[in-house]
Amino acid sequence: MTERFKRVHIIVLDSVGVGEATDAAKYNDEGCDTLGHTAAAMNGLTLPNLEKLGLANIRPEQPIQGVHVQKKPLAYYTKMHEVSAGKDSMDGHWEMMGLPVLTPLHTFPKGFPDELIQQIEAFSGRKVIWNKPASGTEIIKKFGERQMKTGELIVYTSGDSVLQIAAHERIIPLEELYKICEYARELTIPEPYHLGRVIARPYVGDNADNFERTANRRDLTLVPPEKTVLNFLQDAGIDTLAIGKINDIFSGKGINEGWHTESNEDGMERFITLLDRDFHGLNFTNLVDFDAKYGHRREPVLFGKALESFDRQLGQALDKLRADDLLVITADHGNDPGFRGTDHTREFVPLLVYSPSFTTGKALPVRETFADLGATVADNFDTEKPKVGSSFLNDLK
Ligand SMILES: O=P(O)(O)O[C@H]1O[C@H](CO)[C@@H](O)[C@H]1O
Ligand SMILES: [Mn+2]
Ligand SMILES: [Mn+2]
Repeated sequence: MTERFKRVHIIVLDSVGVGEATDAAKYNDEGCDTLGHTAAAMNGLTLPNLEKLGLANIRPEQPIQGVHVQKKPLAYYTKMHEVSAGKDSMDGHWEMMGLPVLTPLHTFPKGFPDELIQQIEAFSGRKVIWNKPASGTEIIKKFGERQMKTGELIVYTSGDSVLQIAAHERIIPLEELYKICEYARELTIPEPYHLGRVIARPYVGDNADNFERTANRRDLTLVPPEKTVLNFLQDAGIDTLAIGKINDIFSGKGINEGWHTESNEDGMERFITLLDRDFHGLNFTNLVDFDAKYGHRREPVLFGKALESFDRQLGQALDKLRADDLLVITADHGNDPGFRGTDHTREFVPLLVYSPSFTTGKALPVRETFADLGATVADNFDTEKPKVGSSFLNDLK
């Protein structure tokens, strides 16, 4: 094998954007800044490990309260712009693996057409309620007690291309919910729907005051229409490991082994465990709590605490890295907890690239597409290259 790094570990801090993208206005997202607003809400973030890698160096002109620019950052650093039409997780992750989503997926701000709802009702034998955009935690507060009595399905959407079904686990058993979601997934692949995702949103609890969503969430994503870098690696016999919702986002395509996780902490524990494994290839990890638990909920202080907790576990991971490891820390979009609404925000994402073999880090040019990351991974393992993206492997000295 001719690869430079034997193991590449990508950690996606889901929704941790680093400031508005150049096309933010098109998304009505001018002024968003996930990291900056989170740091301000915390009166400063304590992120010693991200700091020493060079997190603040990515945007010295926009200080991140509490995180300092390093004279000698350990990592290569920059930010990446998205070329995909949407700002959802699917667009972001597919683009990272060389497959930008250039045709916009459809969103349904007024709810889904009656025809689709009727098909779901006929299949499930359950009535559908709501069928409009909503925050997932608010909608179960509003309709959960009613659902416990009637067994109706709570269908909702958001600014993303998603159809979500919230269901109390005791009233609509998980297996049944998954079947209904799979049916809805089949119906919404073709036009006029062409939906990015159908998501099962189970929850538990006795009443509106203590309803809680569970880790049994399932994301049924469109199957990538073309091969991604994950396929190129797999085709070349190189390991592809996935932690968190990566497996769902790629519908399992190109992934040899995947682990669902319960939380960021759980995801990082799995990540750290895998550092002891002698694999050869890519470990692609997504930490979704930033997004699902704090970004959409517009909870900047909890968002900040989650970053600090990640940073502590990152410290343990850094201690285990070997000279021929490459660690990449990035994100898939923004979700500014200090911004209006409850949707994702169109932002640049961070790119920190570190190996213990580096003597020092440095600035990399700003990336025009997330696909540069996939191109770099393909370059490292000398596999087929994605059509989009330029490798920065040779910039890493
Ligand atoms: O409000 P909740 O249910 O967390 O849903 C959010 O999570 C979905 C997937 O990221 C987004 O489309 C948004 O609707
Ligand atoms: Mn995401
Ligand atoms: Mn989200």
